[in-house]
Amino acid sequence: MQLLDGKFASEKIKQEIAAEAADFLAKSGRKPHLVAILVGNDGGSETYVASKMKNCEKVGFRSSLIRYDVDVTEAELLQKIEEINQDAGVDGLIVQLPLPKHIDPEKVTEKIDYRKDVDGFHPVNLGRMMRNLPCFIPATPYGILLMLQAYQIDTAGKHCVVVGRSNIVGSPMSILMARNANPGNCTVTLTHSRTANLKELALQADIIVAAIGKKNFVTADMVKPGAIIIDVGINRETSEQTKSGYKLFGDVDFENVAPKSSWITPVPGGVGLMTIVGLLKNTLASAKKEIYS
Ligand SMILES: NC(=O)C1=CN([C@@H]2O[C@H](COP(=O)(O)OP(=O)(O)OC[C@H]3O[C@@H](n4cnc5c(N)ncnc54)[C@H](OP(=O)(O)O)[C@@H]3O)[C@@H](O)[C@H]2O)C=CC1
Ligand SMILES: Nc1nc(=O)c2c([nH]1)NC[C@@H]1CN(c3ccc(C(=O)N[C@@H](CCC(=O)O)C(=O)O)cc3)C=[N+]21
Repeated sequence: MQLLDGKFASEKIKQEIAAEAADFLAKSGRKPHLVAILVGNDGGSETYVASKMKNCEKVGFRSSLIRYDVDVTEAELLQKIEEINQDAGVDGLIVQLPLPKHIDPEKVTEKIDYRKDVDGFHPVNLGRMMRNLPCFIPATPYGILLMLQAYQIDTAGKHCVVVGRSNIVGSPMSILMARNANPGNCTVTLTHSRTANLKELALQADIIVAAIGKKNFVTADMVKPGAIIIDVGINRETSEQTKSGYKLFGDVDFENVAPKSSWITPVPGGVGLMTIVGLLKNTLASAKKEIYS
């Protein structure tokens, strides 16, 4: 078993991003600028957004956080998005999910100018991704690709089983792994809660991407010896042993699966850190107008 170390891979890529951001500043007189909108004060969202902002500063980006109370109206939020769309000083805009029930996430996602959609959730970006055209790739799947690249893992011809079909992780991941690209060129099976024979399919996988949101969902009896395990899950449990008051668990029974695997991502310290790198890379590409001019 070898660890796919998100700390190592993300720090290395962030150094490259910082150098490019400095170059961008020297040439344009400004820093790449990411704006995040956070509605309410969900514990997890607070942590992730804070980490995104902190990492922006680290690599020499400007970051702005716009906060709303949980009872903000949909109209007010859409109006703010429109304002940011028009602001030439903003390169990337993300609205942290999940949103309160009275706000339609589809409306919000489609309102964001696709040229600033560094989360890669807008239909234009998803459509372009399907067609293997330049686009913003959703940050978590992008981070996973960057992790595979950092460790020079050859995915061509492998059978990749993705567990979970969410719009932000499982579905885009399945498309990316099947694309004619590197990493990619996999034969992909996308599974979900209605999949009849999940264990049998998982046992055939050379690569498993677990994005379910259930602690210990992927157990050792579901894993072929030598498989590559990508654990996306972030399951938070309160804990008295940690300073933060909580402990994170992935979707994989790490202790028992790790010895059977060839490569495995830890939680924390794996995909989560790479997600932030994916977001930073998209923001830099937006500032440099590498995808849309
Ligand atoms: N590390 C990171 O950067 C990120 C981590 N996450 C974490 O990843 C996990 C997944 O998040 P997200 O993708 O948003 O997931 P969602 O909660 O939106 O979706 C979960 C998926 O898992 C499937 N599922 C649920 N139960 C089962 C089951 N018993 N068997 C098979 N499939 C099942 C669901 O199937 P169905 O569609 O049929 O309901 C659904 O497709 C969460 O823990 C989340 O916190 C998320 C984003 C980023
Ligand atoms: N519009 C939007 N874009 C997102 O990208 C988005 C979102 N909404 N909603 C929620 C998910 C979740 N997500 C994570 C980001 C970083 C870590 C991360 O940094 N994790 C660290 C530890 C974090 C901690 O200690 O709590 C790690 O795994 O090592 C995790 C999860 C982005 N998401």
